[in-house]
Amino acid sequence: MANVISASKLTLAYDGGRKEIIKHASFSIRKGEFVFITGPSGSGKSTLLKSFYGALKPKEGKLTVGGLDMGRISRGKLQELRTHMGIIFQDYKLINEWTVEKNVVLPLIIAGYSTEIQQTQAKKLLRHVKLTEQANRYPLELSGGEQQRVGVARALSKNPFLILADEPTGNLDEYSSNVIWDLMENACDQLGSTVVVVTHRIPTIFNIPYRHFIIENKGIYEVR
Ligand SMILES: Nc1ncnc2c1ncn2[C@@H]1O[C@H](COP(=O)(O)OP(=O)(O)OP(=O)(O)O)[C@@H](O)[C@H]1O
Repeated sequence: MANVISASKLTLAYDGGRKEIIKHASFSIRKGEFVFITGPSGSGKSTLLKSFYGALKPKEGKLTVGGLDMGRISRGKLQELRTHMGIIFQDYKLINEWTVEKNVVLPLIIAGYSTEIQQTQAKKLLRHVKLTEQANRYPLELSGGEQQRVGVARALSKNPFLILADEPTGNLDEYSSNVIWDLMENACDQLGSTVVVVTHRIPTIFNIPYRHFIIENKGIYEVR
């Protein structure tokens, strides 16, 4: 099956290249796979994810995402690529002045979908994340777990080919965590999205096959 992400001798660094975080890593992630990335604090998990959505360019080596060379990608192509990704952050990054429903369909608004499609999709997703009742409320009126469920619904709203999540259930209660894991499993299993999740802890109950990479001493190793 085709690779969605492919890295060859990838080196990632900060501070003008002086501070190397990942060194000469080679790996690939195929279409439709679910991948967990773990590793000690400060090992470079978020850094690796950043390179996948183009917020950090490779210092050396080659990284391709969706067939595009992330070292050479133009700003326009990167923007276009990101519209086909669902990115989930630990701190939600919701628009607090917008209702829950409008936050969920933000990617559809950007893509110019009709109001009718937006409303149908919002209804379906809010049902999936169990927030139907909260559709017209604002993010700051919700709990952290509810806000993250809005963040996940938004990330899935345009059926992305690639979902990238950085500690999506970090400090959340068990109920919200379970809703989120269910939804991501479903996106992978039913819709065929490729899902890459950075986490400190892989959930104990996980219902679909997955691969597990660990980052250690600047290297990336597959442990499962
Ligand atoms: N913008 C930046 N400039 C310079 N150094 C950075 C920058 N962002 C992160 N770092 C450093 O890069 C290293 C890896 O950070 P990263 O956030 O990727 O780790 P992590 O594995 O996600 O950690 P955690 O589990 O604690 O979230 C750390 O030493 C961090 O201080």
